[in-house]
Amino acid sequence: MAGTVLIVDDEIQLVRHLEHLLRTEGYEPIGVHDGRSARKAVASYFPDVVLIDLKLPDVDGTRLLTELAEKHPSAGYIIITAFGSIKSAVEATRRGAREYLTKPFEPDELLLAVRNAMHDRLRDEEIKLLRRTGPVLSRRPQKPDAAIEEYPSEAMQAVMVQARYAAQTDSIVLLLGESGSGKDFIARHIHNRSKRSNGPFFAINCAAVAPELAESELFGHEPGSFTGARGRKRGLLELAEGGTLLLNEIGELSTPMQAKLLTFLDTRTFTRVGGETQIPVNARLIAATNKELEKEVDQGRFRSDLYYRLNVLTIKVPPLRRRMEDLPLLVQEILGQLSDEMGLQRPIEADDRALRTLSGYHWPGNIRELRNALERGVMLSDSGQINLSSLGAAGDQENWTYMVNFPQTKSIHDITRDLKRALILEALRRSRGNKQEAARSLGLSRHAFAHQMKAIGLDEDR
Ligand SMILES: Nc1ncnc2c1ncn2[C@@H]1O[C@H](COP(=O)(O)OP(=O)(O)OP(=O)(O)O)[C@@H](O)[C@H]1O
Repeated sequence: MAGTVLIVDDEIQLVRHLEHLLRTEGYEPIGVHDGRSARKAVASYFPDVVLIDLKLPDVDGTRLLTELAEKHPSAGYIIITAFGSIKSAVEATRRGAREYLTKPFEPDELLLAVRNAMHDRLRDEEIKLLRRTGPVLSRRPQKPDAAIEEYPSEAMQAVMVQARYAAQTDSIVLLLGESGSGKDFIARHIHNRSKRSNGPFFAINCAAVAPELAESELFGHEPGSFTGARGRKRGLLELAEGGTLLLNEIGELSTPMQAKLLTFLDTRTFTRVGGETQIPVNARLIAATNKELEKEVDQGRFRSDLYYRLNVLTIKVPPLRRRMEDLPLLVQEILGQLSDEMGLQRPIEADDRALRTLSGYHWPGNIRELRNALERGVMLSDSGQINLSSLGAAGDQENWTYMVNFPQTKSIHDITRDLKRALILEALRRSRGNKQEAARSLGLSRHAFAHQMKAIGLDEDR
């Protein structure tokens, strides 16, 4: 469903015409002709977008806008009026309207304004969701070409063939693999290569959401459906319309949620919590888990019928220790990403001894652990190259360990320089290479920042 649009205008013909236009575009329009009905409609329908005529029989349109925007701030407000003037346009935008249309307007003009308002509203909801759920939910951060297609290891070549196939179909995919092995990464790769690549990509970690909130997170809720459910909320499934939803740690889904998910897979429709309307959604599902689902089924913790529905196109992502041939390429790829994030012009590289040492470790935390080690290495590297010392590695290849503390043998001067370097690189990473911003975040002037960069051996133009 594309969203609800409230039209407030006293011209009955125009309202009918707009209702028809919006309905044919898949929106749910509600037309009213005065301020009183507009207040009621907002309280009952929680529209996504509100079109308000400035001249209404019972209230001034700008006043109504202020009132409604206060009560229902998350909607997008668009002013329509035959009495367009710069002054009222400025006033309306000051009071919260995102756009101003002067009658007569073209249907396309209106549809574009509604589409943009709807888009901003969805983005706001996503931001709110991100704030609410923190790391359990992530928006697609990757460039479509971020994943390499060819890895040297046979195990990964097989995965990439399956991923390519999955990208060409719209079927549900089940990703199995240890934590940190790259299931999320593969899911994004499939989405980016699929015909849905322009649609949204959402990921939710089913293990990290409290069971009592999981249903509302996934399916949304209607106002008042449970204590604390104030407005109407779209769930992730609805937000993923036209795109892909990754259900991470699917093995952790509660039994009632498993039943609701199964119904969705069978009917492609769902109801919000507290709602009755069957809402159709065109979202692709990818499920991932580091559990052995078959065992979960045997032990009665996971529904067998859901397991069979999920187990259509199953991709087993190997742990890093079973694909060590890929390590140099992964190191290069990750260092490239980290250098990009910091705005470095020349990517940081790992020297041979560092690579050999990394290859000798068994990586129980898989690529996530490798990435963390490299991130730390980048912060501590002196020379634009990662070496044994910047990795904080100690011991031989068999016995690779992180050294959490700085080595005792370092002088206070070296330790201070390492710390400064780590802080500066971290600030550059956070500011995505913007030196002005990085300087500000460290409480330094741009000039002092440049001086510090030079002092620790970083070229200004890197
Ligand atoms: N092929 C790859 N190239 C570069 N980085 C990768 C690759 N695969 C995974 N990573 C990185 O490794 C980290 C862990 O990957 P990811 O989150 O995909 O693992 P996961 O299997 O989904 O983990 P979990 O089961 O804990 O959710 C991420 O930072 C990801 O960007």
